[in-house]
Amino acid sequence: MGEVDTSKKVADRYLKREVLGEGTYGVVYKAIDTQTGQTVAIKKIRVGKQKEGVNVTALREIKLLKELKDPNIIELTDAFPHKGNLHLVFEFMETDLEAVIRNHNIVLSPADIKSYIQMTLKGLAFCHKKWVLHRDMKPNNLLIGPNGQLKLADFGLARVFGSPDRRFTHQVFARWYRAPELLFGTKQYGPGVDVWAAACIFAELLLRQPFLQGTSDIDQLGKIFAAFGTPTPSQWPDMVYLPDYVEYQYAPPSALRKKFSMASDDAFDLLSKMFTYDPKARISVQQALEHRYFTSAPLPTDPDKLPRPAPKRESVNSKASDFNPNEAPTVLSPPRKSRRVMPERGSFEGNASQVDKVDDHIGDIRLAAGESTSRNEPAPMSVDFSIFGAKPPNRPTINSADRTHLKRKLELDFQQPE
Ligand SMILES: Nc1ncnc2c1ncn2[C@@H]1O[C@H](COP(=O)(O)OP(=O)(O)OP(=O)(O)O)[C@@H](O)[C@H]1O
Repeated sequence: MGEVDTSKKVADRYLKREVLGEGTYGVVYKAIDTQTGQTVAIKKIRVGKQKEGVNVTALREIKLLKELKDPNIIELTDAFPHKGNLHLVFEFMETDLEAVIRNHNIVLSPADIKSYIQMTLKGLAFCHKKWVLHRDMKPNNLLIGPNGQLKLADFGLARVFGSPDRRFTHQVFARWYRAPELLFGTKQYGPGVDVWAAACIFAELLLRQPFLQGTSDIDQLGKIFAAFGTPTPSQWPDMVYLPDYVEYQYAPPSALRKKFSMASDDAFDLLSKMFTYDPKARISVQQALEHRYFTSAPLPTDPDKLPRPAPKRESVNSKASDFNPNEAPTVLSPPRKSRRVMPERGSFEGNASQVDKVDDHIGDIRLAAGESTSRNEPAPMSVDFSIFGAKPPNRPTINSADRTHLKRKLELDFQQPE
């Protein structure tokens, strides 16, 4: 009884306005917080319809996410269940980095790019210090506020609500930012997955278009290998033990320095270190922030001086509306481990419509151990990240009978005054 009243009271705090868009976890509304007069964004997450019921860990972790407060993280100001859905309330942001990158009326100077990537890394560093991974970094998850401040959105949601369902259209784009260890099915991922994604975003800021546009997970790896060269066992010793590992035909690294000719030597050096294959050897976010790129001229632009587009049009989810069903991913699935994939030279040059090149014959492929690799090969680093949260998320579920209890618990948790 009291439970229902409380729920209504909490929900009545917010006056819903228009739909801003729909993402992986549900619909996002613009709303007014009647207590503060502030505009907020409310993400309505469909927990009621999930077959397995509400995730117990989710509710606990949502509470933890509320504690994540940093200038480069979107603040989760409130969370409450309402009509079988979980509502997450966030500070409202005007635009996002994808809109900045795609707007070709906007010129991004090297100092602007440095500022945007530095804010991205600062937000990541804060969360990694708290042992929270993002796992779904992409430019449209990097929101931009009225004073130019970039803030990471959706932090921890992948862990709380499980891996996004890639059948949804908008997930087609998320693949482009996935680290090779995730594409090979690792269960033991760490903060390196966010570093790889940040590197893809860094590359995209430089190129003004997505760097590695795979049309399927296999094609994504093909694009990565075509760009950086197929990894040798000496570059990434654990690769062959990954669950979905398949042997790819050896491809030498492409002329990446030429592709990134607009980047300074420092920018290119940092980018290369963030794109290290072996997650254990990949530069950490903290180390990236300490890279000389950030202290060498030009210094990062002040956020309030950064070029950015006009606030977003309302009720438009550009990703979903841009989606072309003809470009839906085609996954070719020959038997695991008995397939070999041939990275296509030049296919990483931004052509998303290439189909996979899969060859079922194992034969003349050699990944020569110790074979000398590229001049662009990043210098291996000796830090062992395996101590850093490398355990897979533990997501026990409950049945619907327990849901009422959890709903009540969540209400109590989030009713505490700030
Ligand atoms: N805090 C916010 N302020 C303003 N708009 C927001 C906010 N959070 C999300 N949005 C907008 O709501 C829409 C849906 O966002 P959401 O994060 O759910 O999905 P997405 O980013 O489009 O895709 P995905 O779920 O795959 O990341 C987007 O247009 C996004 O820009």
